[in-house]
Amino acid sequence: KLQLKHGSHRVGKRTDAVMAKWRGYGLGQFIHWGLYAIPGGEWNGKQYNGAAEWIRSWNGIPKSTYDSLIYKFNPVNFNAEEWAATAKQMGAKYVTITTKHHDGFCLWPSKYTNYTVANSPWKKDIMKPLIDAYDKQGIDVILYFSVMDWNHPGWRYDIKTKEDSIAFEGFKQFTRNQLLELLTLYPTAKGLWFDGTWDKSWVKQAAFADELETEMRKLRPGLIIGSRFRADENGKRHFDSNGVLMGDYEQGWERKIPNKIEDVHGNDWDCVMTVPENQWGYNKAWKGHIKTTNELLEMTAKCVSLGGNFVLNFGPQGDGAIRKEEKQLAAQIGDWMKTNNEAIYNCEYAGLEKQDWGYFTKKTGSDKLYMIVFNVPVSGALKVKLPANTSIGKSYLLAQPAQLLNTEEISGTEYFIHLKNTAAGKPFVVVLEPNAKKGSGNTYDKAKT
Ligand SMILES: COc1ccc([C@H]2[C@H](O)[C@H](O)[C@H](C)N2C)cc1
Repeated sequence: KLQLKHGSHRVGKRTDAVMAKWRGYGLGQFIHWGLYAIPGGEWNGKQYNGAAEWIRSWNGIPKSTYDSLIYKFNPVNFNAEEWAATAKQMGAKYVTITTKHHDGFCLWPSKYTNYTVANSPWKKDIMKPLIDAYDKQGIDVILYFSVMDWNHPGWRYDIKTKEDSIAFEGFKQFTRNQLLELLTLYPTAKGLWFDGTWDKSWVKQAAFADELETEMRKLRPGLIIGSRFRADENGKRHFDSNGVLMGDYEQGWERKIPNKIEDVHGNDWDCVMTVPENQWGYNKAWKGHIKTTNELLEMTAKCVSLGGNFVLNFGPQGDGAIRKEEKQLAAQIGDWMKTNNEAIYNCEYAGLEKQDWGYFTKKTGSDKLYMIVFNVPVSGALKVKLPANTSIGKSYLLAQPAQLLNTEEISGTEYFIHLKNTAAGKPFVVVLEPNAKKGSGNTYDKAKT
């Protein structure tokens, strides 16, 4: 093990109540909103092929022209309560909201830059009404913050000259000021979701970032910060030079989901996901593969079955309204969650062998198991492999608890649960209440091979 001064300061999961609540969220909402929502992936009738929130980096637009979008920011249809109600309807337990994306435009009236809502036609703070509206719905708020800031004169991609170094010192103070400002202005925020921290300039600031993280945690005890904020003194990111996770949870699952429990290395984690293939900010063209409700429900189930949370991204329009396709998804996901959220909220990895029909989750603090079924076998028989000395107490559809399902022991640890109806047409949940077996061995001794 290497002696590290600025590596991870904790091995293993956090054990406090704030993180335990985060661990049980199951489903979250991401909001990407800012000036990029005004062009919406298009400029002078030409479509930008990249992610809409990166349109400033396109050589199809002069940077100063993009930056002048601040004078067009007047979201007359912005309604914080509607956004929070959409998240509530979907069944999200937390929301991550962009306070400042890479373009540097601040959705709060920061006193450390003029490039904020205060100097737009809208004039008013966007963050406060949003945080209040989500708090009122009982949805915890995490603040997204991009360290990389294309608007700030002190930003550098690397520190090569004395001038770079002087400029970046000013940028570091600006970044610290803005983060302390956000934590002070919005004390109910539960965490910070960092982005834009991969460039050498920031990676070289291991000591500064480590001290800043400590300062933020002192200012806001319980604050949740992911693995993407800071690098260790060897430039190692997400995992330090000893392979220990930085921060409180793994943030690397961006538009990808782990396949097996070994992939998560015993850490907390969440997956952030776009509805189109790769659009976070609003893109007028709702093009390419748009994930269906069933796909998104399966991603949610898969994340929870592997001990993580699934965070679905919404990209509100430049006028502040949420596009109808996203509202529809929220309503359809919410419909399913209304009946089945017991298998998602406060659930964890069940430790059972994955079966083809779908995903196991286990209620935290209980032995109750949930089987989230996406692929009904033609036999109608769901195979289950339980730990030794465990049998099935009873099993039933979460939606019809009174109707017990027939279970059949195949061998000491394997069972079939027989469905009465194999034409569900949409994902459903089977509840499995295990029993500790009374010391009996296997019904059929293992074949002597
Ligand atoms: C370098 O490639 C990148 C870098 C950052 C991103 C940003 C997206 O704009 C969005 O904010 C996502 C969460 N983040 C990783 C996407 C691609």
